[in-house]
Amino acid sequence: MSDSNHARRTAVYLLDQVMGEGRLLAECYAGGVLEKLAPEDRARAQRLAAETLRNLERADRVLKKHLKKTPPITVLNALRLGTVELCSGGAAHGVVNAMVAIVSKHRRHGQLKGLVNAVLRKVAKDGPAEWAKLRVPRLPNWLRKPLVQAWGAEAMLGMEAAHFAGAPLDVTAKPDADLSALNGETLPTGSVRVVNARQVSALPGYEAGNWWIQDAAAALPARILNVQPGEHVLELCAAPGGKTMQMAAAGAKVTAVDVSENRMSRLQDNLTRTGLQAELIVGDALKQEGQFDAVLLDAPCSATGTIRRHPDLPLAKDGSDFGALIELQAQMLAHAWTLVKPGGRLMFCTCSLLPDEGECQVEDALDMFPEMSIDREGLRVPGVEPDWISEEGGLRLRPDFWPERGGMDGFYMALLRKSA
Ligand SMILES: C[S@@+](CC[C@H](N)C(=O)[O-])C[C@H]1O[C@@H](n2cnc3c(N)ncnc32)[C@H](O)[C@@H]1O
Repeated sequence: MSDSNHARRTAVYLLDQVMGEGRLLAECYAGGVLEKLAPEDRARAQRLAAETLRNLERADRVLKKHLKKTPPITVLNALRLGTVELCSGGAAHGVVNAMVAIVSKHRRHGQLKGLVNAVLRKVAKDGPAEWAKLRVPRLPNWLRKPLVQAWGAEAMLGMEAAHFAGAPLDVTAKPDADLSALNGETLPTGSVRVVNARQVSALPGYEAGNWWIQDAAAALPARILNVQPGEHVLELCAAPGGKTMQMAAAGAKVTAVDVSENRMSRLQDNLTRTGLQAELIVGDALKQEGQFDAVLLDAPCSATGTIRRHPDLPLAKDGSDFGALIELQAQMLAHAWTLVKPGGRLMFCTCSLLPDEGECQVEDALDMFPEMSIDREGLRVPGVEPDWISEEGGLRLRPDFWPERGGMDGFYMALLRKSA
């Protein structure tokens, strides 16, 4: 049976994990946090946690004037969740009582239920009027600073507006599929954007495997690589398989490698649902061997291009693990290059906004490998605008692009050719 307090209590726990333990929501979900919840409470807990994180800066501004000192993290998170609910139209009585009940059951901080009651009553009175006037939340400085340096202050504000707005649902169709029943907008790059999608598995064509979820930006690396029927393609870091499915649907013989068994089983499920085929290898990209017509490397990265869908990321992380990722990307790019046949091509991409994980990696590789060249012309597929092409010849995509259409993920990609 559904229980709205169970969903709220779980949302507070998720906020504690992100803000207190530096864990990502996806890690919490994979750890089974939601397993005991009814399906509707599961969706509600996820939505409440995500909305609170998206609005964290605003909730803290509203709360600041009602708090003399900062309460323990879990009490603060209950106040933040209550504030976001109250300021987004939640019924005052229900929200205040629920948050008081949650805090009163806390082993160590139960006595702070009076504080929660008093503060949230004040928020219920003044918060909603103030809410609309608050600025769009900014990224924390550890990430904001390098992004302003890379793209400028105005672009940063555009990206923050896109993060705040969240992401629509984009899908990629099998070549022969008719998606008209989805009533989506066909984007200039060919993806279909569905607005106000609720339960994905209930949408027309999902069960039949006619399409899969894939952000419009994430669909471009495989489009640009443009694999041909019969070509043997290696995809490194492939799961959960959006790009694998694009290339298999184009008729290529795809070998997909990923180190995560869990994520590979999702790739297998995706292939089964769509009726597509690929050879799957659970293993380390750096240990793969062979020679391929084309290689696609979607390297592990900071994922800073996906903040619209993952508002927890800038709050759980502090950038301290990015150096190791940048090093790993360089190793993977160099190894992937050894697997490309003479005359073949490599698509290098990351869902990052940081030039260190995109432009700089490719500049270094072009310096290191004399037989490597970058193909600017190959980037000119439908919908790609000329000013998205960067100085070294890669494609830089940002969440503030297509503002009138609802944005896109941040991504970087480069098409690298090996001389014959
Ligand atoms: C950006 S995601 C890939 C997304 C995927 N290409 C898609 O389009 O659905 C990066 C992936 O790299 C995988 N990974 C990380 N380290 C790896 C390694 N050493 N070898 C192979 N895969 C690795 C992760 O498990 C993760 O699935």
